Amino acid sequence: MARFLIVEARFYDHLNEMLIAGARAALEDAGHEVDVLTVPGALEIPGAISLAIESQQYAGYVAIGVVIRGETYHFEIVAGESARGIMALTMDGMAIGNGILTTENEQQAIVRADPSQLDKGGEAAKAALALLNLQAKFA
Ligand SMILES: Nc1c(NC[C@H](O)[C@H](O)[C@H](O)CO)[nH]c(=O)[nH]c1=O
Ligand SMILES: CC(=O)[C@@H](O)COP(=O)(O)O
Repeated sequence: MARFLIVEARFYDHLNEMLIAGARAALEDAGHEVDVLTVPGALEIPGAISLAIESQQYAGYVAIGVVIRGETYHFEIVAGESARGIMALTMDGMAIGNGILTTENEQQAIVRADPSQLDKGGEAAKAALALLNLQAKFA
């Protein structure tokens, strides 16, 4: 059993609830414990995970959030930079799954957040589990 941290950017409550449910189910079904930390937006997720890594309390992490395109270039920044920050941490050998949805509209997000549909939260959790297993394989 290991302890995982879900770091969620709480921008759309109903979508995050579904994503977290999927991620939590995947992790708990694998016998692990889960904490949840909430940050303002997706751009804060990589920094929050970096701080949590320093605490050495968690074996792995799942980033959860929803970025839906608006009228400006900000979508590209939020979507791209949150992914880039998470990837940088992953390339440092951290077990992190990226469950930040980046969609054109809410309907696309609903389909992907719903555990009974595309379950991207569960998918991200399983990615973190896979990386944790690789850490053990290559230790
Ligand atoms: N528009 C969305 C944001 N924007 C906020 C940023 O993530 C960040 O919190 C702000 O720029 C302050 O640093 N965040 C999301 O998670 N989803 C969005 O759709
Ligand atoms: C993804 C975003 O940043 C978006 O929610 C903001 O909308 P806008 O580009 O219309 O300010």
